[in-house]
Amino acid sequence: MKFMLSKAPKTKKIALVAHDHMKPVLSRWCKKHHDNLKHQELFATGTTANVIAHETGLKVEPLLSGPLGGDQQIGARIAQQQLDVLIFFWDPLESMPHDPDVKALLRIAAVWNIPVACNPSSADYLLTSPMLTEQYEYRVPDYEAYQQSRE
Ligand SMILES: O=C(CO)COP(=O)(O)O
Repeated sequence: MKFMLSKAPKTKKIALVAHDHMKPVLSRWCKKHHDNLKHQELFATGTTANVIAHETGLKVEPLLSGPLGGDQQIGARIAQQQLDVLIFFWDPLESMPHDPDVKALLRIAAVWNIPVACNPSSADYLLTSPMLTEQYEYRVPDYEAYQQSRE
């Protein structure tokens, strides 16, 4: 696989996702970082978006609910380089009927090399990084070279 450099803008597009038992945790985390998050563009799976918007007043664009395809929508946006950061508080103590979608989302975030935080501590580190508010250059798969190599 060949790679190339891509640039994440100064204002980041951040996806927020939480499984049901983790929604209160994500909501608390969003309140803690409200002043920072209000300057970013926020997206979330359906129920997570409703909870965050209602409990924090932050503007969040809702996608579909996770089990109905929301994780896949977020994955598609990551693959199209339309999202810069993934905050995904998945529940390590519950099994999910849409576990394949959860795995696929984490996999595609790794493929496209975007920062991922899966718990509040790592999300604290990520959101307070100076890189969050700077343009950030990072390595992504070179899709054109990949296509040419398959002709
Ligand atoms: O299930 C989810 C992520 O896998 C989250 O979906 P909701 O935000 O719709 O609950």
